[in-house]
Amino acid sequence: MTLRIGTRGSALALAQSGQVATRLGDAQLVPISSEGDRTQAAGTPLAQLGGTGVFVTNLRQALLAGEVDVIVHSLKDLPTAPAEGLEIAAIPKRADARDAFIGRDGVKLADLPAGARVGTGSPRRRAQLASVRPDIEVVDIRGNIDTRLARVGADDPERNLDAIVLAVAGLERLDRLHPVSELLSISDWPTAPGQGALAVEVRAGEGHKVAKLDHRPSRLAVEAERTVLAALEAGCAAPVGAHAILEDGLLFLSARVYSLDGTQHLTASHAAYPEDEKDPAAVLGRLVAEDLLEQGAADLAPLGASGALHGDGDIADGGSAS
Ligand SMILES: NCc1[nH]cc(CCC(=O)O)c1CC(=O)O
Repeated sequence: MTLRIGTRGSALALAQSGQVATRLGDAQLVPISSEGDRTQAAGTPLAQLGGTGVFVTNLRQALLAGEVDVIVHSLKDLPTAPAEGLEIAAIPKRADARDAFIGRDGVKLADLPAGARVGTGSPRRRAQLASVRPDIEVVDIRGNIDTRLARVGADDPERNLDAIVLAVAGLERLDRLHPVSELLSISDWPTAPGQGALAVEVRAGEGHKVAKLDHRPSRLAVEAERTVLAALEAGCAAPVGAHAILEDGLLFLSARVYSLDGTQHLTASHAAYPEDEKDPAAVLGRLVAEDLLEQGAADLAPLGASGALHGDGDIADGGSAS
């Protein structure tokens, strides 16, 4: 039977759900409007859907209502709490988890002049920029990826920025890697938990429909990263970077918490053999989070305070149907 994949109309959403449709084979994309309130249509109270942004909520309601069979998210934009009646049944092989630096005329972060203006809407990226270049100005920006790229070297002096920071994965999916001047290394610049990964969500009990897309090493890694956020009781917009990798059978996880002004940070790293534990990713994630809390992470950063925001605090998709 043809699987119906609900998708938003933005370029990034279409690229992501299109990729999943191709891999599933017999699947068809169904556009879901991001306007208005679908609560009545689906008969599901908003609160039950876990306080997600309106975009995720609309997609989840269409899924619960049986209008579609599958929805696809950027994992890093999803809150760690699961949605009632639904399950994340597959995490496909993750794309590049790094951030990219896009500088005017190819300029790199270290070579920006003092006072240069760099755009991001993410508290994590803001803190990271400030920590390595306290002499630059960080400008809060919103909008989809193309809107942001257009601001680098823009003619209008109000809009003009010297650089922006975006996820490599989103640029790759939209075929926009050409303006990138620098890939920021994960060890110096850990990115949002789950960055680069997609989450394929279905109604509870229907996981078999998409199970073939699941990539266990990616799933273990992002589960470990997301457990750090959950155990810190931090929202997706908290100034927290985390990265895990399964290599030679060993699951390695490192996470860093920044002060908002970027002047301080704490790092914790641990590793475990997944075979040794029942729920290895969660065990490792909690170990790293406890280490960070013991070092004083809760005093360093407003962990819970940013919990109302989603998507790395930085909705690059802009919510537009562009
Ligand atoms: N914050 C918004 C967002 N959500 C997902 C992506 C694309 C990359 C990904 O899937 O992690 C982006 C763009 C960005 O952060 O540059």
